[in-house]
Amino acid sequence: MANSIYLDNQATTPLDPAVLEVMLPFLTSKFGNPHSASHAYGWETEAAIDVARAQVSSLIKAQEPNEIYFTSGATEANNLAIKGTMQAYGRERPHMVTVNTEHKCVLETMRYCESMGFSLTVVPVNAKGLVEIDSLEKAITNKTAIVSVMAVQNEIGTIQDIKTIATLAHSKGALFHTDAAQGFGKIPLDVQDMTIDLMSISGHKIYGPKGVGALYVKKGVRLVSQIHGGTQEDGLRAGTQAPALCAGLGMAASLAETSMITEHTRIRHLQETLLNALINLYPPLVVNGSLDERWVGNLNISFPGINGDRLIANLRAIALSSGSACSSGSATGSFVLKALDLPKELISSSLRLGIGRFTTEEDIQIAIEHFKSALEKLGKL
Ligand SMILES: Cc1ncc(COP(=O)(O)O)c(C=O)c1O
Repeated sequence: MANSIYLDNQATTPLDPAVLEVMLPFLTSKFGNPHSASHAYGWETEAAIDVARAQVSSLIKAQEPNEIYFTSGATEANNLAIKGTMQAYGRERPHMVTVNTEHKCVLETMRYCESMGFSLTVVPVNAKGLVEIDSLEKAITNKTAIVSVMAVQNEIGTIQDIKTIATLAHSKGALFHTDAAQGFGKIPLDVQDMTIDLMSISGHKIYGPKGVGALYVKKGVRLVSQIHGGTQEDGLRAGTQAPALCAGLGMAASLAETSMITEHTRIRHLQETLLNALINLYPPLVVNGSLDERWVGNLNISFPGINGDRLIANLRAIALSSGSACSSGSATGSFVLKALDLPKELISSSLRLGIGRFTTEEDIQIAIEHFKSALEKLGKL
């Protein structure tokens, strides 16, 4: 939208022009079904999907590209990982473990499995938004089939200690799954080094298209398919593959791989500039969640003493997310911030600012000016 500064990169990201470029031929002339094995129309789209699988595989350092299964997004990948695991292993191991700040598509999928007769332990996070290893250790038993802990939290940006948690899950014989929708392409996620068994990713959080994602499934892990039909994706996910979307996700992964380190430094600088300026304007400001263990593109902040709705009403020129309602979809406030045990006042005055690849220094300066005039209007400067 014209004249609006986009700081909602956790909700979704704009498509990178280089991603659009690789997608376009598959929306026009290269329209073949990748499963049409008898002619060139099929071969060229099949080849594009192979390239995309290799690009995603390279970013997460999978052992083989065929450990990547394309889905419609991270929601579907999470469903496949959790339901697929419980249907494959749940008879011997009927228990699941997750954390109370997971995305709804993990929590609700686990609750669905619970309604089907499996048992669930939801471990709380501490005040910084991090899960305590001791609490997890107590929760995981020799009946646990899957431990699911997200890599980067979508509202507060906190990064969990995935390698330690995966090792803990394995020590009790459980599989480890991570919802990496917000971490994939932003922080290094090496599935072999971190011993991840299952990892969900999404295209539209990394400047790729919406409607595509993938599940990494470590070789040897058995999953029961959730979409039945043809033999696409090695029989694990039926349905004609979407060459344009897969090619877009592959290119997005490739761009993220080459720019990850420089982008981290650049975005960290923008985050610090914005945070320092906002603290100068309003010293009581509080950062929600650990500032150290955090994806640098995320700032979840509260303005104690200010009515959150009034602040947002005065910040319409910035596309941001309100931690008090929109991001949680609940009128009673974010369940994630509640999980951190924050006082009501901090929850109701919280905002999430998401800095991304296309955020410029100028955008940050303009955003600071908007905050300044909003605080002035509210008589807080
Ligand atoms: C942590 C997390 N998991 C899962 C999802 C769902 O991803 P998708 O939109 O690809 O289904 C999101 C998107 O908001 C997310 O932030």
